Amino acid sequence: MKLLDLINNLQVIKLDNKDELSNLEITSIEMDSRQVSEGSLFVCKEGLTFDGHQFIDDAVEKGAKAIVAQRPVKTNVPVILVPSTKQALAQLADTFYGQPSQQLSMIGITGTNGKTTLTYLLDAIFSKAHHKTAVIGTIDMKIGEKRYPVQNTTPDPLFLHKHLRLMLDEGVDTVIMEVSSHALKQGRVFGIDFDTAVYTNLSQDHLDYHPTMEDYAYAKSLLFAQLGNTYSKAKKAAIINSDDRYAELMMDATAQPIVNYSLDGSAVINVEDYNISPSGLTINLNTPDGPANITTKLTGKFNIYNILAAVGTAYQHNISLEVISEAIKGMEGVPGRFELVDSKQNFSVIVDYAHTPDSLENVLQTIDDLKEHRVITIIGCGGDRDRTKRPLMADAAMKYSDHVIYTSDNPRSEDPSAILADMTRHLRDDDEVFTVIENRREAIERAVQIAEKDDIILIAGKGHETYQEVNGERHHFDDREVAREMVQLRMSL
Ligand SMILES: CC(=O)N[C@H]1[C@@H](OP(=O)(O)OP(=O)(O)OC[C@H]2O[C@@H](n3ccc(=O)[nH]c3=O)[C@H](O)[C@@H]2O)O[C@H](CO)[C@@H](O)[C@@H]1O[C@H](C)C(=O)N[C@@H](C)C(=O)N[C@H](CCC(=O)O)C(=O)O
Ligand SMILES: Nc1ncnc2c1ncn2[C@@H]1O[C@H](COP(=O)(O)OP(=O)(O)OP(=O)(O)O)[C@@H](O)[C@H]1O
Ligand SMILES: N[C@H](CCC[C@H](N)C(=O)O)C(=O)O
Ligand SMILES: [Mg+2]
Repeated sequence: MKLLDLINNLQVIKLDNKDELSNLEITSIEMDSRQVSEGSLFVCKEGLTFDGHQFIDDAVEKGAKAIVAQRPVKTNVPVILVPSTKQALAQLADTFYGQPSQQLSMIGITGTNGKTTLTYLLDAIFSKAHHKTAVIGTIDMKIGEKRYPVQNTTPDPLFLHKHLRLMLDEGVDTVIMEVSSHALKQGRVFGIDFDTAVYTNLSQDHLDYHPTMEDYAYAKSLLFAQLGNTYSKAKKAAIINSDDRYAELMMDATAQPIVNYSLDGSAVINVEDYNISPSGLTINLNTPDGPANITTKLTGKFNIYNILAAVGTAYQHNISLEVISEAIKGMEGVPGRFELVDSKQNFSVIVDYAHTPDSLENVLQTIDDLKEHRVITIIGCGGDRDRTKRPLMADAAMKYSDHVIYTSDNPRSEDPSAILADMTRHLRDDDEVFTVIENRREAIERAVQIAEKDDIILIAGKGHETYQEVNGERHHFDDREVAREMVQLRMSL
């Protein structure tokens, strides 16, 4: 694309050597000098670890033909000086890839917990309604039936707009994506024309990144503010959990129609009654399209909220209650979310992704309602993440478990024993209710060794993850594999 066409709508402060630019052809936009190739436009992004401006020489050496910067820089290629490269990056990406989000039905989901689960529910429903879907989230990116790895739950603008264009070209009509608070604060979803924004809940997480819960909540509210003020023909809406304490903040942030959902009161989508069992849920709910009876293999009261959010979103997209019910009924579980490891042993092993105080409380409350004997919980906390949640997670585990084994999750650059100390230093262990085993594999082995008939072992925090991240390296580790190996070993003895 001609550079002058690409930057036509960009607000620039200064444009050096404009005449040299007239015939410049841009082959790609990059924000990482290591990805630059001949003909790239390099955008200097100020990050949390590095400042992109320091890599201009590297970028030019690799073939960058022009630079977008937000402060004056010296280099021998044209420099486009803008007030904010964070905003310019998204606008340039949107232009370069032909504004794909405006030709797609875009559904964005935000909240502390439930986003990934909800993407699976919505993917099942929209696929059943004969939409060609794409999903972007924590586990991976799915385009039609193909799956691709992603580095972030919500990727950067270049990755997003590039892949939205690819999805459009592959006939996708509906994109379902998780939108993290990091992404909202960093402007990763700028330029994406969302049709529907969904709010699950807010509880403590990421306070290593957000200075306060208010900052965290404000970041989430940006998704609703970014739905825009115009009542376009595209019929936008905000799907909001009325029972959550931050619901009002999200509702106040948007000009768009609100489809709220609730277990406890009047809402557009509300519940008559429900039943929770080990094998799943049945929910009788009301919608403007009439009543519906929903059954699902998902279990736990928290999943009722995920179902209501899915029903509200599908209703907003004119999908019939019959298709919604059928799709949810037929949906298998979500990888690493309340996933059973069953090798015909006489006790249960559940692997779950709960890694926040609220999600751990939710999943243990569900287990508490289902249990027939003891509960043994294995839990750790991620390194380079919110340290203040560590004792809270330890307490949640103690509150519902007969025995807890504290272990490592992804230590990352932290000392695993220091993380475990953060979790357990305030605990008293008079009745030997907990042990600390730093090695996760040994922790799972111990739990399987001590399990008695009808016990439930919960292995929490990593869910679908197939790695353990230590000092920047990801070593293969899959809770489900290790649990299965240990159970089969015990059964062979
Ligand atoms: C802390 C954080 O959020 N960092 C994110 C951020 O990186 P950054 O801008 O701080 O990058 P940086 O390393 O400081 O580099 C600054 C700039 O210099 C450039 N650079 C850097 C090095 C070089 O040699 N050359 C070069 O040009 C970089 O490309 C970048 O443009 O922007 C990047 C691009 O969008 C993200 O990939 C990166 O996510 C890191 C990997 C990360 O781990 N983030 C986690 C905390 C995160 O975002 N999690 C959320 C939610 C998780 C959940 O709850 O589900 C997520 O959405 O994944
Ligand atoms: N609606 C909910 N409310 C509270 N906890 C939930 C809810 N849905 C799922 N959980 C719990 O939170 C864990 C994570 O669920 P899920 O992966 O769907 O959330 P997420 O928002 O995508 O999380 P992340 O932001 O880490 O990607 C689940 O394993 C379960 O324990
Ligand atoms: N097992 C992971 C879960 C959190 C992953 C994601 N939510 C993030 O914060 O990057 C950890 O605690 O390290
Ligand atoms: Mg997720």
